[in-house]
Amino acid sequence: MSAAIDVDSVTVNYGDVPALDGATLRLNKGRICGLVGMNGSGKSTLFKAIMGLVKPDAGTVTIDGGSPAAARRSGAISYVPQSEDVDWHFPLSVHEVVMMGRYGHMGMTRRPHKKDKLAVAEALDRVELSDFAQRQIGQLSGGQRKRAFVARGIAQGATTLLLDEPFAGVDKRSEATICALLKELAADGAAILLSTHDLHALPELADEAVLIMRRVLMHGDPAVVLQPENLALAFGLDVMKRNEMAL
Ligand SMILES: Nc1ncnc2c1ncn2[C@@H]1O[C@H](COP(=O)(O)OP(=O)(O)OP(=O)(O)O)[C@@H](O)[C@H]1O
Repeated sequence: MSAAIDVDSVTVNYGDVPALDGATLRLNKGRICGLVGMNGSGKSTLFKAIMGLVKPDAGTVTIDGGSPAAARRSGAISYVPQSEDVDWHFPLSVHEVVMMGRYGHMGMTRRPHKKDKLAVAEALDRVELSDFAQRQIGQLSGGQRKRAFVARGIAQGATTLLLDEPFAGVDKRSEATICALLKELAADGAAILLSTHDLHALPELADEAVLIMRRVLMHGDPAVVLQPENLALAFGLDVMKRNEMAL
């Protein structure tokens, strides 16, 4: 069976800045995997390579055995970007953002049919944003914005979900809502890859954890991967000591 995500020896350079250097990662359906690494370690670049938004200088990415572009076209993959990467002033309502997940199902006219409206309503309900459907997307709180993008992926019917720091600037209640939802989606067979700096939340949420520093240093059980001596590999000694005290 093809892995949901198969990243094989991927190298990405931005000019002369190396962002990924031979990164390799496989993730199967039904699994939640947490991506952990310091600022600039290549996490966002890995997401963009998996989405096919940056082209690797070397190596390959396959989604369900096909290309990222094919997965985007079929709606099989969805991406919740870092908040900084979104123009929150864009004049779109929450409903319209979630409806964007249905575009692949609508054909050229992009006219929503009953089933598209139903899918959007159901997705908004699942992320508890039904009451905010008509609000401009920028007028949501940080946690609500993340949930709106998760709803877009749900409406789309995505089976691979990428989330870049879904818990950044999010309160505990929104975090709990998002975690519960991700677990439900994984139980339904979705493969979920998320990056986070919240190492405390990860063992409870994720089935697997990955340490990244331009390449994958370690991949496995979060209880093992997040051991202080392993974090030291990815973050350096000082951070390891801080985490040792906090964990
Ligand atoms: N568009 C770009 N042009 C040039 N360099 C870039 C670009 N995007 C990222 N980089 C560089 O590539 C490296 C990896 O960046 P990336 O954003 O993937 O890291 P990250 O792990 O997501 O970081 P953070 O935790 O801060 O979000 C960094 O050195 C970064 O400065």
